[in-house]
Amino acid sequence: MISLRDVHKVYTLRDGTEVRALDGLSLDVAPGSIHGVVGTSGAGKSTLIRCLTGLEPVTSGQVLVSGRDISQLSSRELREARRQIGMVFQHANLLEQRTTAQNVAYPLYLAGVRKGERHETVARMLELVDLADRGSSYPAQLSGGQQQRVGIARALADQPAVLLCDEPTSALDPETTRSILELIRDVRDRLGVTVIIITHEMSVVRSVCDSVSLLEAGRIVESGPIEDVVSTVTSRLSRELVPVPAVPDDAVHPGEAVIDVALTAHPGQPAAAQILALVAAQGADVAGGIFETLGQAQVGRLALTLPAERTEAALAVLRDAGVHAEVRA
Ligand SMILES: Nc1ncnc2c1ncn2[C@@H]1O[C@H](COP(=O)(O)OP(=O)(O)OP(=O)(O)O)[C@@H](O)[C@H]1O
Repeated sequence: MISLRDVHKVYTLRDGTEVRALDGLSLDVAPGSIHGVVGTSGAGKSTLIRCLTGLEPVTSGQVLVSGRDISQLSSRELREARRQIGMVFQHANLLEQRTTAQNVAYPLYLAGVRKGERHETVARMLELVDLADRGSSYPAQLSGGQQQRVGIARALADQPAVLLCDEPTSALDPETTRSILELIRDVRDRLGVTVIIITHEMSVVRSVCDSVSLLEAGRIVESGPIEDVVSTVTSRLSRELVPVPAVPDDAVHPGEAVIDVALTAHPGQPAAAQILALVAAQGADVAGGIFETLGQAQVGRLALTLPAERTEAALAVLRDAGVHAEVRA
């Protein structure tokens, strides 16, 4: 559905300095999936979005959306191809003087869709985002979360194949964030749209994404389905998605060591219970830990404390059981 192949984007500043915003970026996003892109400030996230929408020409490489290389299109073809891509931003940026319904209708109006069809689509879209009764409200009469719902309805009105969400929940409180992420998942399930979410919040990735990529200095440095990423315990994404539990200094007694245990299992396997039994048999204590289900995987992170002289034996037992275990430095 979306493929970027060896994409480079170089900005040349006035003094001739070159900035490599995208530096050989390759990425595949499966149709109908929700893919998160995370990266620190300056990693190239905004540039990636602009290149995906064709707003910014790439310096080299291919940007394939629904099989068409949008870097090769004429401006008329590009306008047409952009109808395949709906955009959701941090702020909904609704037209304040227009009603909710008129805001959702606007892209359809621009695309020359007939009035009758526009009305039908707007009603369907408002229903989809659970705002069927707010079509005649103005943006100022809506909460931030409702405005974002209108933004999503507007982005989907022209039936795009792809929904690009740029920090869609960064301006929202945790509860509204949850409801917007649920809506994005619901929309994907019902319409089959492919979603890319650019975010700096790992909680967004954890709660809604099927797969994730880490963008750094214009390149994808780690990428994969959530369950694969969290199974690779030493990866950065894994450490950020499922951080090791904090252990206060006073929880570690003199002569004790801390062992970090990471496990991944599939639902139905009694992995967590087995590991806890092994831990108990080693005479170790659990100083902190989490177990949760991410994607198709159950993941666990435990911080154990035990007498330092028993660490080698405990590590051997745990590793024999197929879990990742290492002494905390
Ligand atoms: N129009 C531009 N002209 C010159 N350099 C640019 C331009 N846009 C972005 N850059 C540079 O490209 C690099 C990537 O910027 P980009 O805005 O894509 O990062 P980002 O990951 O979106 O960051 P943030 O999270 O802070 O928005 C940065 O070094 C930035 O300074």
